[in-house]
Amino acid sequence: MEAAQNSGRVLLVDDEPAILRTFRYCLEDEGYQVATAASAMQAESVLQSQVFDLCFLDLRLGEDNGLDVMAKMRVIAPWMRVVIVTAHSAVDTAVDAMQAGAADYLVKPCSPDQLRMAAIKQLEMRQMAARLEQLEGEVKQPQARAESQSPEMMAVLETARQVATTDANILILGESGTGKGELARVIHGWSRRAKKACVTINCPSLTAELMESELFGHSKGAFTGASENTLGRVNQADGGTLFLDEIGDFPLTLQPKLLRFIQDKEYERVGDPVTRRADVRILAATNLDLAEMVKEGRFREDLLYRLNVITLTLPPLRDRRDDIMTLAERFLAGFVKDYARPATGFSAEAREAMLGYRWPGNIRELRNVIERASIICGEELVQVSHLGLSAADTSSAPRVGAELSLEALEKAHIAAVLASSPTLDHAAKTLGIDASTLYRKRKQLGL
Ligand SMILES: Nc1ncnc2c1ncn2[C@@H]1O[C@H](COP(=O)(O)OP(=O)(O)OP(=O)(O)O)[C@@H](O)[C@H]1O
Repeated sequence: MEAAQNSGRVLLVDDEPAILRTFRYCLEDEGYQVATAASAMQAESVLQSQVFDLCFLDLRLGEDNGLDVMAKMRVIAPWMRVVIVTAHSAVDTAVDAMQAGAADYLVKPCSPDQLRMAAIKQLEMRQMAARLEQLEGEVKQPQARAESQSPEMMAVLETARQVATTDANILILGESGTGKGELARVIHGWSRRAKKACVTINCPSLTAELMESELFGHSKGAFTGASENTLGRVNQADGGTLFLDEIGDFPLTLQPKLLRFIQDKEYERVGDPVTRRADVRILAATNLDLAEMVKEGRFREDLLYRLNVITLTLPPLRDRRDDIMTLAERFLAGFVKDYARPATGFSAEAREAMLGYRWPGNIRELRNVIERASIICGEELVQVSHLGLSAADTSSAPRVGAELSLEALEKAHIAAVLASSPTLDHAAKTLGIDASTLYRKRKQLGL
């Protein structure tokens, strides 16, 4: 609560200098950052260049109509809470203002305590709204996990833990579905920024124009459909982390602006020349070869160097055999609960099949396979048939270079050639051995 109160940015708008002074002292005493404006024009200009959480607005501002001023404020800074300050004789106007979106009103003359209480209440509401937004994001993305028994993955996690506490930008590489997004959230959770937002932008989903406005915000009228000012994701991530997923798809034309933001922490909203600052740690992920893209002129080299201060490469699931069953069991437990299904484990054959499978879609595929199996399995143990693994990627078709013995590879190859050959002689010819050697090998390998 203490920190919440002290982190508020408050704007005071009043044409009476004495009021501005008293209010200012009172709120600064509480630790708030306070700015003042003596006219509608000044208020507008200060709002264009700074972000505020709360405004105390006097409705009688000389020539200007306070309600018009407030309507403008709602467009320039829709997130800001506005408390109307009014004389006793004009309470009716304050009620109109409340109907037009003001959060509360204070009747002049008001005591320092009344002012303080109003500020505390409104800033709490503003904090709650921001927190809600953050939680909504987290609910959509349940808590990130980072455990592993696989040596290669353990080494990655060890490095991740060490660099998490620094502010270094990190580039996370790995095949699709290996958990790059998951690792980014884990790193944020381990960092000193954990209490602030971790904001994700999915790069391929946006055109250059939309990406710029999504990232940096825009001012009203900057383009068709820009009906009010927006803060942008960079502002939302201020003090926290910005995760740029699939950075390889970040629009080339916008890369200089991202580079400048990373270097100088400065940016401008679309349609607004005011330079703003945000303290954001950048994490990025891709399954593309960015160095190759640089060579082809599709990605800026200077941006790549800024992003990959640290590079973490996630191993594919097929190289994390020790984790397959742990993950599968965790997913199964979650899904059977969600769908109220009976399965509690896997048959021996199902385990063997999962351990032998190549998992081309990695953890994402494993999760999907288990979700489906948990639904269709009507018994206690999930069977191979419930998994529906693609035959081309199962261990009955071992790969050259996979972790397996020469004998196992030889056996699989001979078995496959035998199965596709019309005669034994034909099979022997294909294998480049004579028929008697093939006969001997079949016995020896138990084929
Ligand atoms: N350690 C883990 N524990 C549980 N679930 C995980 C773990 N790692 C990844 N997942 C799940 O696997 C799926 C894919 O993960 P994620 O989206 O992080 O992968 P990715 O490498 O970023 O994929 P892409 O490259 O396609 O964006 C998600 O549903 C995620 O929740």
